[in-house]
Amino acid sequence: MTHALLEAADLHKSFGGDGWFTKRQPVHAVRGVSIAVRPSETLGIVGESGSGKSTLARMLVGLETPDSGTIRMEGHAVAKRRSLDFHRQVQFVFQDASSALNPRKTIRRILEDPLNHLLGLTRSRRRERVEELMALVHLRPEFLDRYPHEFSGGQAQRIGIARALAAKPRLIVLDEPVSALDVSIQAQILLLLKKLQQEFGLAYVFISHDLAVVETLCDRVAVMRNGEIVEQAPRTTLFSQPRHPYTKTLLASVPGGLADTATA
Ligand SMILES: Nc1ncnc2c1ncn2[C@@H]1O[C@H](COP(=O)(O)OP(=O)(O)OP(=O)(O)O)[C@@H](O)[C@H]1O
Repeated sequence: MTHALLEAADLHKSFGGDGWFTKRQPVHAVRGVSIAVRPSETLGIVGESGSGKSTLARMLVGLETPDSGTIRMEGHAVAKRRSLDFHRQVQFVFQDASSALNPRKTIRRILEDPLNHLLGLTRSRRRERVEELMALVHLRPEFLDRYPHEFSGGQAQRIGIARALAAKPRLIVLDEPVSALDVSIQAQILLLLKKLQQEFGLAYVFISHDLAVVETLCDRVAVMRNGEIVEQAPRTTLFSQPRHPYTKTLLASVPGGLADTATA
């Protein structure tokens, strides 16, 4: 039997509700979510702000601990405290690349860090790898000795992607990776992600509130609302024959219809 690369079953996560003086109600950010990502595919998670997408993404990579539910990697249960091997295989790309990069480190050090921690390569091989990574995301090697604040949003996101690629992962979870960028830059980053996926057989979990972006990149799409997945289907099915009323509302609310941004 072939297992999914990463599989989550019945994940729950609440926040708050533990105020000492105030009787705060807990926020049920994620309620009984199950998803599976296969090797080399892109699973889109779409939904409005506050629907629980980021919380789900953060649980998948181990930045947040589920209250209950299980996560499996190739059929093996993943421990609460993720192993180094898990972190090598599953990487995360943040929405706000500029603030996700350590401002006190040069790009070279930012890209070398995952190599130091995970692979134990020789110094010369690390140098080579860092230059390879810059080439993969189409940035000039001269940029390696600069600091994050010297880059535009799009360039910073390329560096975030390079950092995620450093340790040769199999899956990258991307949390709204293009939402902070201008549309033309978005298209370039989406094309880059597609190219990298083809080259390395990467799987992606792609979180977005933007249906046009999801349609461009994803093979399957899960629609989240109020912490739950209300519908999950192959992209073409979801966009041509949405079943859930909420999916229909989301599709109807896209201004000007769905443009294929990556081919624009
Ligand atoms: N660390 C936290 N502490 C308290 N509440 C949180 C925390 N993280 C998320 N929440 C709450 O959980 C719910 C889901 O948030 P989440 O960020 O996962 O949604 P989202 O769909 O990613 O939204 P957005 O696109 O705005 O980030 C929201 O009500 C949010 O306020």
